[in-house]
Amino acid sequence: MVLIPVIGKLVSKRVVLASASPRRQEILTNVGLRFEVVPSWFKETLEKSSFATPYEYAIETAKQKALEVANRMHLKHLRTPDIVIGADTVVTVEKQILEKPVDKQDAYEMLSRLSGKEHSVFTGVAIVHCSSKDDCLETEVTDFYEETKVKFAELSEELLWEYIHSGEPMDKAGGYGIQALGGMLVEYVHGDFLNVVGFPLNHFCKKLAELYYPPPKHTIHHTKNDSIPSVETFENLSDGESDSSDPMHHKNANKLDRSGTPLSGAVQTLVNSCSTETSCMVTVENQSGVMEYSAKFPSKIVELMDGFRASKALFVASKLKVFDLLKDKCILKAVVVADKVEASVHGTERLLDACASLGLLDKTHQGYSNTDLANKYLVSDGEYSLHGYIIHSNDRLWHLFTHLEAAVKEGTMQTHQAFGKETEDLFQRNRASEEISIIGPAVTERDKLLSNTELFFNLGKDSCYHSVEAKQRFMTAMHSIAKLTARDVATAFDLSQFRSACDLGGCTGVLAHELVQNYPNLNITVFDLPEVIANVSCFQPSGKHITPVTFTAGDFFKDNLPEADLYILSLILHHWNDEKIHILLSKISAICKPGSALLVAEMVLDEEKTYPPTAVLQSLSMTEGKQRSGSEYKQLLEKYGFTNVQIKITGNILDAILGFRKTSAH
Ligand SMILES: Cc1cn([C@@H]2O[C@H](COP(=O)(O)OP(=O)(O)OP(=O)(O)O)[C@@H](O)[C@H]2O)c(=O)[nH]c1=O
Repeated sequence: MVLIPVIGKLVSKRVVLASASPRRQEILTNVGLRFEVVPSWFKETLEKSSFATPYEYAIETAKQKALEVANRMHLKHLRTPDIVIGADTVVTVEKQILEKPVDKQDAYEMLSRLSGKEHSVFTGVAIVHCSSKDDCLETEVTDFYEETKVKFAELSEELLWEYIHSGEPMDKAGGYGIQALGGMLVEYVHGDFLNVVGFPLNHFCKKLAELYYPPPKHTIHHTKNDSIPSVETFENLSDGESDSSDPMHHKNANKLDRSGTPLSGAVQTLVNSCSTETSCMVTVENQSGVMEYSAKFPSKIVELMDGFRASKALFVASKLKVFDLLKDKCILKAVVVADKVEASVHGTERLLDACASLGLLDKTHQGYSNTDLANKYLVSDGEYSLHGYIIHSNDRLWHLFTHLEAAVKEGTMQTHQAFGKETEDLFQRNRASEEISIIGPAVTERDKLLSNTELFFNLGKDSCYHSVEAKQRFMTAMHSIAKLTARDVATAFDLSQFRSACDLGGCTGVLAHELVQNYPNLNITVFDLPEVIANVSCFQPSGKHITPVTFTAGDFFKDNLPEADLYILSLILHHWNDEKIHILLSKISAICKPGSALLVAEMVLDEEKTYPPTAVLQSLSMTEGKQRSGSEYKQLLEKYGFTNVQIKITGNILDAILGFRKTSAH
């Protein structure tokens, strides 16, 4: 049951809370909202004096927090959320804005100012609706604020310091937490209590109601201005009327026709009355008297039907290195591209047009050029290039997925059907452990390239990966995904307490290098199969200031693991069956000293296991392992003696899970 219908409206949407505040997370979780948490990196440094009122400052900060996350998720991780929520709470007393204290003395000064007086708590909230058009992020911001008045009792010096030493003030605006010990300091509260805690829930629901249920004119008089609309108020609005209940659809409803003329009100009414799930055809006359066909497609389905064509266009353009040709602002005509990639002019032109329609290329009368997206992610030697993974998707996953029907019927991976003769286990382990310290790049023969981390990519057992070329391709694919995810995994938690770490199956060491960047005192070892370790040199970053990472060869199922305070399993657990996981986690658990920890990086499913799609779709490969939800990862780690398990949904492809080894053996 959803008490407030607007919360139900958000169920099908990808909602992100751009806040690290555990209180905000709790308030929204408690009312059944499903969302991801992606803390904002926006620094709260806006010039306070440039705002006429404290609430304008709080609103602007909330907006900047949310927009930073929306942009980051869109740009960096290729996953645009539907809604990003940002909030900022400030305390104001005697025209001064108080935020979180920087230290105990600061907390003392804040609390002394609040002692015996009434002050205001303002929370600014921004609800950012996002959409992606031609790979550009479009946002629509709705913001509001709430004020609550709080009166403090007179605080004695002793009470004040006792409270400060409790540690509670430090991460809270004004230096107190009304929901905990700080509640004892309060004489009265006028207004929304949750607003003081960090999130004005009631006002938020009203705002959503305004956005999602704009009342039909004849019902306006039923709705009291200051109440959350009840279900009855909107009994005539079914969920099917999604166009009228979705703010972004409202925005799109003010569409232009193909000649750029706004559609007339009557036309818009007709267009809006079509559900997204039914298709209808409307014949109308626009303002210039031209007959227009405004067809309402089940666009989601059409997009899915075309999905395979779009993927293949991207794969082929990448394989032909079209994006490499067009890098560095190069503009070429189709005929020149055709010549350089040794393809037909006719075919190349169609491929380039397809790429332009997909937002990968720009087309002008001068020719074709890369979009920013292509320059960043599709040029093969770019820092964040996905070229390696795209080629792997084309050469490997594409074939596997053509056998999806059989895979579903049989419940098994279709490697044999896709690639022919199945061969012996490719994961032949060379037991000999050797240690190599790698400082600068060096090119070595890239042979026998296999990794503990092949899992993400459904490498499995088959002959295709016996070829040197295929192994190189695979390692490049792994490397490119690691480049994209390492920063968010490395910074998901504060790992500064650890002195040594071991990345089990850490492949080319991208995550290890990222960790050293963030924690210069961390000694980190990458532990992977000898065939991998022998070939990591050419993937190492260059430059004077690169801190060395140690690479150790071995098999994590069979060999002794290097000693460390922190063990890392990135993209490992989801691949293996329960038996293998038992071997691995028992080993790690046994070697972990109390207080040491295990960091897992995986795609964490929501509890219904329908989100994120990348993880859910990947499960269709039918590997022997499985994707898990947050509670399943928590249970798994707890089973092997890890406690205080925390999960961070990063907004990137990989999420992070951290568990600490219990003091006593399990
Ligand atoms: C007055 C009061 C505040 N808070 C917390 O103070 C932080 C405000 O800081 P913020 O900058 O708005 O948020 P943040 O914690 O830095 O998170 P983020 O949204 O990531 O900026 C939020 O946590 C609030 O709950 C309480 O928990 N109880 C109270 O009684």
